[in-house]
Amino acid sequence: MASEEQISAIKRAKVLMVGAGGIGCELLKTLALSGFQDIHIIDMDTIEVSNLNRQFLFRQSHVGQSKAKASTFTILRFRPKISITPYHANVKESRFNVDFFKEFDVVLNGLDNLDARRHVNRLCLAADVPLVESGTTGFLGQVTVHLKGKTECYECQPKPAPKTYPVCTITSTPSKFIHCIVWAKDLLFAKLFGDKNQENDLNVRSSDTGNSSEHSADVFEYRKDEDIEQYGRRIYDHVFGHNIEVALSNEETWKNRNKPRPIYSKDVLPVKMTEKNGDTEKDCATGDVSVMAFLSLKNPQDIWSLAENSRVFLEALRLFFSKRLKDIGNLTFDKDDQLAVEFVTAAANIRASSFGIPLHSLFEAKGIAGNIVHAVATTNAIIAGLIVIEAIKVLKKDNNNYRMTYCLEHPSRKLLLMPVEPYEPNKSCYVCSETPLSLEVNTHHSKLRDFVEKIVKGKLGMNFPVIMQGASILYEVGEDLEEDMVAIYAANLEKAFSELPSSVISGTVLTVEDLQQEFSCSINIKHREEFDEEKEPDGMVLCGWVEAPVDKDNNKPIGNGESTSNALPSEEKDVEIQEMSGGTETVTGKKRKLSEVDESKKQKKPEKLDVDDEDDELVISDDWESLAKKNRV
Ligand SMILES: Nc1ncnc2c1ncn2[C@@H]1O[C@H](COP(=O)(O)OP(=O)(O)OP(=O)(O)O)[C@@H](O)[C@H]1O
Ligand SMILES: [Zn+2]
Repeated sequence: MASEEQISAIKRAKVLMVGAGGIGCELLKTLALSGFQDIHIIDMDTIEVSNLNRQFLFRQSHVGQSKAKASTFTILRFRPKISITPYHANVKESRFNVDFFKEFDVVLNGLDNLDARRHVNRLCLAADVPLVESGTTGFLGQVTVHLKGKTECYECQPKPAPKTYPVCTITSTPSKFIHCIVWAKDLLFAKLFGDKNQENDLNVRSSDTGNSSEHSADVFEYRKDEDIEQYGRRIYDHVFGHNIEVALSNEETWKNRNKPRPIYSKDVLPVKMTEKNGDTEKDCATGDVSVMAFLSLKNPQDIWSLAENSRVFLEALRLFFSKRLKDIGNLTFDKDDQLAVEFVTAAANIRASSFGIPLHSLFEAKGIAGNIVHAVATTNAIIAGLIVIEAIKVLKKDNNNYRMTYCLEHPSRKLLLMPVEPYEPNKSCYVCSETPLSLEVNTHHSKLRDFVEKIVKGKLGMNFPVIMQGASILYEVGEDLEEDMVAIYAANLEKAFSELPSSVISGTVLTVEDLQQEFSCSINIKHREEFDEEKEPDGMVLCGWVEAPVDKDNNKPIGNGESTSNALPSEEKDVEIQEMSGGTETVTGKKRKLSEVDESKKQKKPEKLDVDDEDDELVISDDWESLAKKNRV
């Protein structure tokens, strides 16, 4: 039962929820049932059929509608008197600025990606609004309270980087099915259906053939004198036959490895598919285009033969060109795009077959390609409950009782939940302290553009960066810039560090600010001549972001890096950086103060977890005080 004090804190509160997906739906329901009266929701997505199994505020009839609006509508039907304000929008839009965040007593995250989480973290720090962060992955979950200067911020601990693979493993020497998936998804699919201007290592492979660069650039182009099946077979023979032959010619590579087998389409599918199948158009005229439906491959858990994979490959390519021509050039792999999944599964399997790697079903391939850990609705519900418990403590300013709580897959001592005291801010966090970072870079070769794209946007997660050396601005973005400044900044982007108007060399300190996030950090530049292409593909290395001392074995933080339904770091998920809409009209560059850390509150290690599997009786305790004491750090 809630106390009078809790009830009045709840009734007065204005809360912002970011994300109305797996956790968000549960959270909104729990907030409404707990008596919250003023809730704002930001979510940029629309509802998909695949959301319905766990996002219980949505029904079939909501598919295609805004998540923020549909969830509001459902809740208002049973709590008509409360105020819910939905925003069908990206939280990174400029209207959600520091002043917007300042309106709230607490912000509650139910997000699914690192980029948005970092953004909200910075706005909460700048606005000095408490943030309750959450994540789940299958049976695992985590809720954390972030309070400026009192507890660690979301970025105090480095998040595990998405797993990457050396380029040569992907392009030449795959040994696992995941390598084939990455090749099919990030190279072949991107090359055929994505942005033509993007760099792609398939180019490199093609030009290795010794052909003229003109020829290699043309290989993937659809020629006017061929029909779609001929085109598909040409691509097939090039990537699974010819390129493998070229790779085999480099004997050194195969001294200690099994040699791959070139595969040509005529050996696998001697008969032209259109001759065999007649007119295929009528079979897949409208609706969601799918090869499986057309080829009567019903069970996604079946493993297709090489011939079936080859048919799916050619047919998927044909359908992209005949039914989805307008998408070509703009596509990136999406696990919810059936045709894309079919193409990638087939391509990965044909490559796997060539390299003697076991083939996989579409269901498995989709899981690997889309980095799917199947969501568990009850974990989301538990986590949503914990978010509300922490939010209420925040509203009551119950500073000594905040808990970071883990939901465990293997209950420890019959306890499903493990609450621990939150960590204090990491004094070397570049976000909530003023610790400078350092960047090793070849100042003669690396361009400002690489720095902006790979480091400032890619690693530091900034949206509206300003890069300064002392008082001189080297680069900034914004709608209100004078034309001549835009031209100067565009020219600067193409210059190497040492060629910039105020030359950036070893020892230079750059200041990088994001005006929307009101976040700024200093970067010490250190010149380095050489970089290892495989290990340091950016050609620059950002350092100085020291991990705070956490007992890794006993208390492994869940990454929160990916999805509300996928909080653990997992292989090969690309962090999606959402496009911004709107301008920068709100912004002013203001520095935050150094966080004040309560030195008296020293951190200790959490108790070691014993996994007690013998007795599966579970206790979900609501005695938070005693639980917290048991696990107190
Ligand atoms: N930048 C952002 N701005 C607003 N909402 C966001 C942003 N990034 C993610 N979200 C929202 O966070 C929610 C996360 O929910 P969840 O992890 O359950 O993902 P989902 O897309 O619903 O499901 P799944 O990814 O498993 O198919 C989504 O509804 C998504 O739209
Ligand atoms: Zn921090």
